[in-house]
Amino acid sequence: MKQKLGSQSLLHAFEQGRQLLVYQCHLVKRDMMLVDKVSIYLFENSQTGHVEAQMFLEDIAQEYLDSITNDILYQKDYMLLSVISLDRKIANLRCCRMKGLSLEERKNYPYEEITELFVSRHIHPNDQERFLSCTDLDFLRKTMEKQGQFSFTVRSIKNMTERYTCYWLDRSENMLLLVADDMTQELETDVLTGIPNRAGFFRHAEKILHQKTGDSYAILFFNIQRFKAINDLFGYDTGDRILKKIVELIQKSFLNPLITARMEADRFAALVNVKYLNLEQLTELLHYSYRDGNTQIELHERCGIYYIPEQCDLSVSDMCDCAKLAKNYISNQYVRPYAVYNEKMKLEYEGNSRVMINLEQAIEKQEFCVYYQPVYDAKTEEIVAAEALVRWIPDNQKPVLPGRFIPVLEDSGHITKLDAFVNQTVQEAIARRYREGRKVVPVAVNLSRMDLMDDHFMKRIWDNLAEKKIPINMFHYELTESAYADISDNGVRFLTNLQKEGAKILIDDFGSGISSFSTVRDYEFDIIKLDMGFVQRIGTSKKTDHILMSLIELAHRLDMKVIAEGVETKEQAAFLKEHGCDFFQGFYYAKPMPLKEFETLLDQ
Ligand SMILES: Nc1nc2c(ncn2[C@@H]2O[C@H](COP(=O)(O)OP(=O)(O)OP(=O)(O)O)[C@@H](O)[C@H]2O)c(=O)[nH]1
Repeated sequence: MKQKLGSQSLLHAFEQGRQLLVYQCHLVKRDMMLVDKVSIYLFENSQTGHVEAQMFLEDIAQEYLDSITNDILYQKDYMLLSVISLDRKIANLRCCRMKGLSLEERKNYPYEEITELFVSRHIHPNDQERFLSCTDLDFLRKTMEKQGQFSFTVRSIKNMTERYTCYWLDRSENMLLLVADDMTQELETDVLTGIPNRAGFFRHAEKILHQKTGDSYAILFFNIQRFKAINDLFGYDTGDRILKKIVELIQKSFLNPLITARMEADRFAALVNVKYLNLEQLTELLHYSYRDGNTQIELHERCGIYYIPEQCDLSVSDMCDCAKLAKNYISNQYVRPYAVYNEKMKLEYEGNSRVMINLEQAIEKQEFCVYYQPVYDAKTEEIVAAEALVRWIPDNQKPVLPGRFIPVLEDSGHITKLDAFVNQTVQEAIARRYREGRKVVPVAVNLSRMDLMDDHFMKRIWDNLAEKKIPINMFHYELTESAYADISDNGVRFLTNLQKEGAKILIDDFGSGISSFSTVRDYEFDIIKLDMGFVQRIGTSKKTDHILMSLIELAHRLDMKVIAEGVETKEQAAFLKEHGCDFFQGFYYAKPMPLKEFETLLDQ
């Protein structure tokens, strides 16, 4: 500074034609930092012919601090800085870098006017009401008095998430500082892996697909198998490291993903250019031996693929759902750990969803009905029992096979409602015939594992029994061995009490599972139903025939009767009869039929 004010340099400047020199000078006086603006006017004294200088000092400390503060705030990428006077209801804009809002900085605006302007030009229609209520001055005053600081987030018309935060600037003057920053990046990033999360994926992918480059793209949806078990066995930290490793593997792979995102927990999505999608290499990518110290963990992933058609109206979110749906169709993850989405999957899924959503309605509208398949005595060939089988015939549509909707209802836990309906329908039918003095036979109702976890359901069955509207021996209940897999004490007690009262318990599909023998060892049954797989192989090999004979003998030794299911031919019936099977059920004798037909048969 001294140098600049020296006579030599001033003369030099004058000779260069400059008449006004302006400098900024920092001074410290009595611990006060002063910033002065130094203005020097240079002119020639007409009387003496000397070059003279006049110096003016102006204190610009406030202005200087303002600009520095602004610089710092700008660096933090604030989009808006405004000083608000709650009492005067004005907003003074210090900075506003929001698209579509050309507002003057350092200008006072009537508060309500400016919030209205924001709402109409900048805030997403869905969030406008929230913006107005959060910026209402009375609300702000109350909230700030209570909390001292207040933040809220809203979306802009460009779908960016913005956070608005109020601080006290001067509490005694009721002045607030309002700042807004763009939270989009933060909210669209997965904290653990640093890659986009679901929201980030959707936005970035929409943007890429919108560009219409002429290339073909696909969305891949990945899921690590048994990740819960990995967490349980090796701990969450290891789990976290595995998640990061999987991201790295996908990102650095032959797939060259345009975006990789963590959708939730152990599920990832990637948008890839189809030219890089090699299914053989994909199979390799989906298996990885992860080393953590001395431990080696075999990681298996499944992957659903959705090839995006050229003309596609689906949102990226829907496309991800398609890829995810395809993933659920992988039948053997070790041989082919990926599946490509097709329309059939969608139709099936919609069918399944329809059952779940419309279950109650469907029961009410009598779309579900109970069919009866008679069971015949092997010796007398008379109908001695039946099995209740549910059928679903949606409004004006083809019947849906039980295999399509029962597993869905089992998975979702809704099967209990359907079982309750079947049970009640059967009881009513038997009770009616019983009252009318007509022949009645026991009709077995299927129970699923979910039923044995539902105290309310079990109580209903128990109450039915106690009402004694039909003889106790008419109550037959069928269970598969899987129902016993994680049966509760309550469930076991319920079945034992049913048996004590005189109801019969049947084990279904006997011999088809891996724990049939331990199930009959550990629990009591009255009747076993031989799996139709055995019956249909009768005569095809000695081995099967011997197994069948042994199963019948075993059942008798354990005081159980045997029903052979799936009897379709005369030869099968003859073989079973010869080897002591007690009862037959199958197409050879009768198919499942509506109640009316079944009653006609019974009445004959
Ligand atoms: N380590 C770790 N685990 C997480 C995180 N987020 C979710 N999880 C766990 O991820 C697991 C996901 O469970 P599931 O969806 O049942 O997955 P899974 O065990 O792989 O089941 P399948 O896919 O059917 O084989 C749960 O145990 C979550 O607690 C995370 O950030 N870190």
